[in-house]
Amino acid sequence: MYSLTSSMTVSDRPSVVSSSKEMNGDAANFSVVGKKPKVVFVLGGPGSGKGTQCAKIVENYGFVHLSAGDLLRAEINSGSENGTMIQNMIKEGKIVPAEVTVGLLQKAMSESKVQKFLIDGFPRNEENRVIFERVTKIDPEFILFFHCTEQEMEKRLLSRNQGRVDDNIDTIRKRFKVFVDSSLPVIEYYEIRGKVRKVDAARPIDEVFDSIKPLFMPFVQDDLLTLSENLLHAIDNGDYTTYKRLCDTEVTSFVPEAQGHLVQGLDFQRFYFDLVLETKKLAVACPSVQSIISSPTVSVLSDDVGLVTYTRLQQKLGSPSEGMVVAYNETRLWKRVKSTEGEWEWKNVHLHQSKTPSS
Ligand SMILES: Nc1ncnc2c1ncn2[C@@H]1O[C@H](COP(=O)(O)OP(=O)(O)O)[C@@H](O)[C@H]1O
Ligand SMILES: Nc1ccn([C@@H]2O[C@H](COP(=O)(O)OP(=O)(O)O)[C@@H](O)[C@H]2O)c(=O)n1
Repeated sequence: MYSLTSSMTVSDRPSVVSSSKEMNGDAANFSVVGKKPKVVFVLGGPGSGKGTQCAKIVENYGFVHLSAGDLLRAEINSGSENGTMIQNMIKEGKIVPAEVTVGLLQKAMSESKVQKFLIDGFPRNEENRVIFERVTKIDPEFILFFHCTEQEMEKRLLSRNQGRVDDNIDTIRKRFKVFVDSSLPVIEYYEIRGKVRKVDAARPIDEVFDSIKPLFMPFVQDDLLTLSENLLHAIDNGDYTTYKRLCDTEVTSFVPEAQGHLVQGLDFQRFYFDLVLETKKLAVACPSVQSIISSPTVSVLSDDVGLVTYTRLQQKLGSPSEGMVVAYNETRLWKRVKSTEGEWEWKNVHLHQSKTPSS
């Protein structure tokens, strides 16, 4: 590991500031918090594989899975006053009144730190759609529609073996009819608005998943940009805990102050975080610093690697002259790794930084 030290012109170093953007230190770095909720509705006939694919999307893209059916079944098991009514509706394959389902969805969404939701099995009819829209004012990003033949869906449901009261041939047939009569019109509503992404769900599980991956690339790009912003805020705020969480322990960097040397590991940057702490203890005034990202591009190179390039405009109030801005061109390479808890996390593995010619 390098322990090169140099002048304080480093820009991957912390400075004391009060930043307006609060960061949540508890959330895993995969989970981007504090943003406007993003919703993808997942629709398709019973047994088309919605739940199966949702589990894969959650694992790979950090979404929160809200299955309307699961929430209703949990409501029955909780002994709520609506329990018997819901149980009877499900047994008959009928659609539960929207006030109940939307209420459960809204509660689950408000309790979640992560604001990217896959809402599975919803909206199942026009009433579901209208009430959700009215209550939440959320417009879905798109509708993921799993298309599959009834013959294939029936075969899958009869061998699902989850002990569900509605996975018997009579109720299955009723659910198919409800899907055609009530759910297809909702899909048509969104189709007219260009929101439906139709997937051939009759193929093997992994093939289906491969075909939906490209739909989630914009979310990955958005996450990588937000993580880069979070990293800069951590630096500006002298927040080493967040900085460390977002970086790989073996992160490499080419930064101007290392004078052409490749720096490896966190020790080099740690030095500056410690220095700021010292400065704070000595009650010496630190210049206020704030970085913003300008002209970003995000390239997702594979499932596990992404590249973010941007110009970082660093405002330094009070040092050396009021309102001075320094600009750096930065490239950050992000790699997705599994944590010891088995969760996917993006880590910054390389930084390339140079001062812009005008700085
Ligand atoms: N592409 C697939 N090929 C074969 N079986 C599948 C596929 N997708 C899901 N299954 C199986 O079919 C059953 C129904 O899938 P599930 O995801 O529960 O459907 P849904 O949520 O749409 O009702 C499950 O037992 C699941 O393991
Ligand atoms: N939006 C919803 C979703 C499910 N449900 C009820 O829950 C049942 C099971 O839905 P689900 O989404 O868990 O399962 P599948 O029918 O897709 O296999 C439905 O048949 C409805 O009775 C509902 O009333 N409203």
